[in-house]
Amino acid sequence: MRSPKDFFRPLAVGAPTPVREIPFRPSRMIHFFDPSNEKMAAKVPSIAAQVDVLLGNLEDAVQADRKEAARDGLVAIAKATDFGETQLWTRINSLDSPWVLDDLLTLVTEIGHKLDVIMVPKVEGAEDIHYVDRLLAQLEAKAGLERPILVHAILETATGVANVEEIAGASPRMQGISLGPADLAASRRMKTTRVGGGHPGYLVREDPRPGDTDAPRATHQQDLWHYTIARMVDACAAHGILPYYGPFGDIRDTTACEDQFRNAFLLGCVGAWSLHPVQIDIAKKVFSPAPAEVAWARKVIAAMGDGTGAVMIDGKMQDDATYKQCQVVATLADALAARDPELRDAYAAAEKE
Ligand SMILES: CC(=O)SCCNC(=O)CCNC(=O)[C@H](O)C(C)(C)COP(=O)(O)OP(=O)(O)OC[C@H]1O[C@@H](n2cnc3c(N)ncnc32)[C@H](O)[C@@H]1OP(=O)(O)O
Ligand SMILES: CC(=O)C(=O)O
Ligand SMILES: [Mg+2]
Repeated sequence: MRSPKDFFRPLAVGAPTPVREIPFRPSRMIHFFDPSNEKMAAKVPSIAAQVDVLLGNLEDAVQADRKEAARDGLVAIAKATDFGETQLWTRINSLDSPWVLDDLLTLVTEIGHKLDVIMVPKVEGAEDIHYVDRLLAQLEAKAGLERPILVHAILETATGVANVEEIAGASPRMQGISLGPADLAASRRMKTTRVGGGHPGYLVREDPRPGDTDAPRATHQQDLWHYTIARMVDACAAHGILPYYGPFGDIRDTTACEDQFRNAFLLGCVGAWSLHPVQIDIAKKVFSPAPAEVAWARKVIAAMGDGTGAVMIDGKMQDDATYKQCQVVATLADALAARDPELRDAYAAAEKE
């Protein structure tokens, strides 16, 4: 193992210096598109203006015989498009695939200056990140890049979940982690065929009523993903990187999608994936704190002065800890308002009420 003193040293001669902190950039939705799909590719310029992150997907959901077309398509789109403040990410093929080496070689040398983050699927441990880390440093040096490309891991194998803390801290490049509920379900041999969301069979049932054991008993669906998301959030927070919910596959069930996204938001995630245009506004709504919450947070911060002591506001106790909770909400709101004028106006209006 390298000395901790070397953690922030470039891994190749001429590679850019690693970042010391992961900058917070709004990433409420990571919008997936297949660069080999002409219809989707044609929508990129208009979708780029609506999303925080646009991701050219090269891995699963791209047919094996379209892998090269997807890679070439992404290069062409990146070269031809001005993304403004919208981040450009890619999901490369898995590290055990025949395509990943060419993905990295081509993308970093051709469009590395435009790529913000590379998403690595099926990460199982720190060694996977170390492999990508060194390779990226070599390629960045070759391409003469001035800023390092960050790395995002998908948590989608049982081994990956077991090693999530070491994955989160494996490199200064680690930007964040997303939950991959489909591959993870398969890896764990969970008996669900859904991409995220609940399952009617995963429930708790109320106790029998005394004296009327035949009376119907209410059941409540439980969250299959609570444990993993919470664990991922802790690992990310402990290492100063960002956690994300991944995909919700039932595109037509916009209500359940919103619920799944909101559970993740409340647990600490900063965003989720949008697989279809209909999911973009759901993510925008859910991962932007509600104006009333923001107004409340600002009220508490203003009333708390230096943030110490205990006061009562509207019947609720506030102290040093609630001050920090409110700062989380207010800081996020500031960052989002700086990108989203509509949100900025909604926050300003709520504060005046
Ligand atoms: C488990 C995982 O790994 S999840 C991540 C991998 N999966 C993905 O990336 C899936 C990405 N999304 C998709 O492939 C598609 O949205 C599908 C297959 C789910 C549905 O596609 P369609 O059946 O074409 O949906 P639909 O007919 O509602 O599409 C409406 C329009 O939106 C376009 N569209 C659909 N999804 C997207 C997208 N992600 N980005 C841009 N445009 C899109 C369609 O091309 C279509 O365009 P048109 O009006 O010009 O014909
Ligand atoms: C997100 C992803 O890749 C999965 O759920 O498998
Ligand atoms: Mg997957």
